[in-house]
Amino acid sequence: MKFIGLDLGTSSLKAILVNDDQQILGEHAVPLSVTRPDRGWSEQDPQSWCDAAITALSALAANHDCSDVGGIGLAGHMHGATLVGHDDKVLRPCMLWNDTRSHAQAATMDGSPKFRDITGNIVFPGFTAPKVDWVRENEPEIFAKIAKILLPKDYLRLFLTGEHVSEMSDAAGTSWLDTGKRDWSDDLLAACHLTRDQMPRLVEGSAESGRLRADIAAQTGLPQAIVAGGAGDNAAAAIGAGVVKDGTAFVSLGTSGVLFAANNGYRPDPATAVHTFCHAVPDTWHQMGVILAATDALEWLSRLTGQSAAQLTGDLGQLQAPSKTLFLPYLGGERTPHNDANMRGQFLHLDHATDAKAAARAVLEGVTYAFADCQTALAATGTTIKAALAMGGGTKSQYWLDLIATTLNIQLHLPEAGDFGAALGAARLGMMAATDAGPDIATMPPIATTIDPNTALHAAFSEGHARYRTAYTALKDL
Ligand SMILES: Nc1ncnc2c1ncn2[C@@H]1O[C@H](COP(=O)(O)OP(=O)(O)O)[C@@H](O)[C@H]1O
Ligand SMILES: O=C(CO)[C@@H](O)[C@H](O)COP(=O)(O)O
Repeated sequence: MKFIGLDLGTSSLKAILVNDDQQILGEHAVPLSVTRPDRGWSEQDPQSWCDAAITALSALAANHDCSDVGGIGLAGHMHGATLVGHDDKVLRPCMLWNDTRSHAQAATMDGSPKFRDITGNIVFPGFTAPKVDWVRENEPEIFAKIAKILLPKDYLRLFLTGEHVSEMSDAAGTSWLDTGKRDWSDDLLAACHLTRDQMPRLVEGSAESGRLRADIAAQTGLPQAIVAGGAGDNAAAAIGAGVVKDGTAFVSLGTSGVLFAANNGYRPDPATAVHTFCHAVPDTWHQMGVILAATDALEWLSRLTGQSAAQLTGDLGQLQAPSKTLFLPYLGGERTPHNDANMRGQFLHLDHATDAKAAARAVLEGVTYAFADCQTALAATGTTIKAALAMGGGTKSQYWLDLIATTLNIQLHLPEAGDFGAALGAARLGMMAATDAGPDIATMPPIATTIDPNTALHAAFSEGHARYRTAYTALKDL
């Protein structure tokens, strides 16, 4: 039997085909774009996810024997509010995870202790509940028509299977889940003028959620395979990386930056701004520090300079001592550790010699200091990270990997298979749903390289991190 993993990333949708030995037989990626109609807004057209999924699935079926595909797993960027009416039609563009327009609504909800008590998390502006509350206040005619609220990959599931289903890991990022009990909280839904009927049915990520619709199967050339619950992209990446057991960790260099640790128990500590969510397999949870702009900060510089991320980060050579130029990557505010939707990005200490290359180095350093902040926040909850797998598009930069290993003083392991994290995790969940395989198939992938911290430079980067923190404190009120 074969399996497909579909990962709806912010910058692209990726699909992979694996066999039952978990070897990757094929892959196809389709780029996606984000629109920013106003300051702090970030939206995508859900139709573009469906079109991309059809393109990617059809390409896999055209180039490989997919007649024995038995399971499909879905992963996707988290927290997005996809609102559909009674006819399952989308009511407005999806407001994404890095859309911070609902900071006032988030602050009001977070002021009521029950949200942190029940969900184990701060109500961040990018989470689903405050965004829907923004719609209630600003677009009441749309709010009145909401029949179901779906997370991005769950809207894709509706398109592929006809089912309204979500799963625990993504549902934990809505601010409506009782994260310890793994069920919707009627109390929190009522506080948001919503009911359980407007929520999708919940399954575990490794359980069946439906089957590929006959018309989609015919259109793409696939069988009517079982579709697993799947996971939010970070929990899926963890399944792909074998980060399930307590103490294992990964760092993700995608549009967002994530420092993720698996836990065998539910250990909420919202005051640290660490996220505590359900993992994608039963009876497991995880914690993560999330920074809103990781490669997104590089993409911003890329648009400004006309040089691609690869050009900006290429030929930086050996790791050098921290630059004097300091970059604060808060282009759209920040989650961990500040929960600050109003802060914006900063460049400090520019001089005549600051060229695009120097700016790129400062961007990589600034995002790395943001990861160091996440490490400190996780440590405050009692979670110490000594080593982590590294994933996401940013891992193509050796300089960045050296910088992160050195600043955080941890070993980074780079998987052999390349950048398949969340898609591989989704495929593994597809395998668990369609066969009798259990969570133990989520092993660590073979490691291509291990990056050790440069101990001679660690102290200098710790000082750089302290300077970065001082800059935030000094500038936030300006
Ligand atoms: N050589 C490189 N150095 C640093 N970043 C890179 C390089 N190549 C690609 N990237 C970044 O990787 C990003 C894509 O990463 P990915 O993990 O797929 O993101 P997402 O899951 O958020 O869509 C691109 O937006 C780009 O900025
Ligand atoms: O908001 C979060 C996690 O809480 C983000 O990690 C999103 O899930 C987007 O992921 P990428 O597109 O950067 O992978």
